[in-house]
Amino acid sequence: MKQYLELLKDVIENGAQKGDRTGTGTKAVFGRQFRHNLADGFPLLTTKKLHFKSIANELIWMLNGGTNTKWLNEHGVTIWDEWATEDGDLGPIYGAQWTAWPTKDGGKINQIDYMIDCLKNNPNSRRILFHGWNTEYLPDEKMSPQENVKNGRQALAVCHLLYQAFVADGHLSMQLYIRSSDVFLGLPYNTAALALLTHMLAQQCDLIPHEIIVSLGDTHAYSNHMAQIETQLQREPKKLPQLIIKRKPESIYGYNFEDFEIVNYDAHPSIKAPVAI
Ligand SMILES: Nc1nc(=O)c2c([nH]1)NC[C@@H]1CN(c3ccc(C(=O)N[C@@H](CCC(=O)O)C(=O)O)cc3)CN21
Ligand SMILES: O=c1ccn([C@H]2C[C@H](O)[C@@H](COP(=O)(O)O)O2)c(=O)[nH]1
Repeated sequence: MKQYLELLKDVIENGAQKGDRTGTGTKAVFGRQFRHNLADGFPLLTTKKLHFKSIANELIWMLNGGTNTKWLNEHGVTIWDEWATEDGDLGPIYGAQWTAWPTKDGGKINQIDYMIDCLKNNPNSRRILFHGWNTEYLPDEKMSPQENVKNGRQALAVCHLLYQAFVADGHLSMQLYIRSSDVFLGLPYNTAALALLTHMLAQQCDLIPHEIIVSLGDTHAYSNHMAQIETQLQREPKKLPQLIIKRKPESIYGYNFEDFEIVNYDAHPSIKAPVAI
């Protein structure tokens, strides 16, 4: 993942100093893109060890409509705890918009079903996408995540918001638009989750996973991540691991963490960093 290290360098060298909602302060650039061919390995960072269990379980949770941290906690994932109410509620975030987009007559639309149907039956379509930006449920930036949830809003406005698929010659590529990207903590998770989703969709729809493309809006490094980023930039990237999916579940909703195996993951040690809330 040389592209990732180049992006970190770009943000540090070219980023403008910006204040932000969390009060932490960032260096930020706007509008960047990188791509990765999945035939070259699974894009799990090697310049710091990532907790793949958190990444896979978060994706499984979202695909199944999860919006409460209880399920995540039961599966060893704590990355959403700071934003949840005491009941674990995060409001209508990703899982709700992906699988139960509310309609004007009180119904729900499952965008993931639509995606699978299109990939199987109309792969030439230029409309194979799903997205989470539902303005009706956006949080008020001046209120805490928990207050927003109590008002029926999202704890945090969705960041990875638009997923589009492209099929050619039996190969599946996916592009993700991230409006706001925490390059040190969030981006490695979002990139690996996009790759995992591409493998799962490909398996379900009998396609070959091909390229992932990540397009970024506000691409920022938090001021309290600078030393960690320096450490990472001094490390030499290693060979990427591979993903093995051990079973083909009956649907995209049927995956468990145990269905995945990351082999030959040789990474530098993890690097701790505070998350901006
Ligand atoms: N400021 C900020 N950055 C984010 O990346 C982010 C948010 N907020 N809010 C919502 C989610 C939660 N995400 C998170 C939150 C924490 C870690 C984190 O601390 N990761 C540690 C390991 C923790 C673990 O997996 O158990 C790491 O070293 O990567 C990563 C992504 C991504 N999102
Ligand atoms: O999947 C995610 C979720 C969140 N982030 C980061 C991006 C920002 O640093 C914050 C969100 O703050 P906003 O003020 O709403 O932009 O969380 C991420 O990188 N990836």
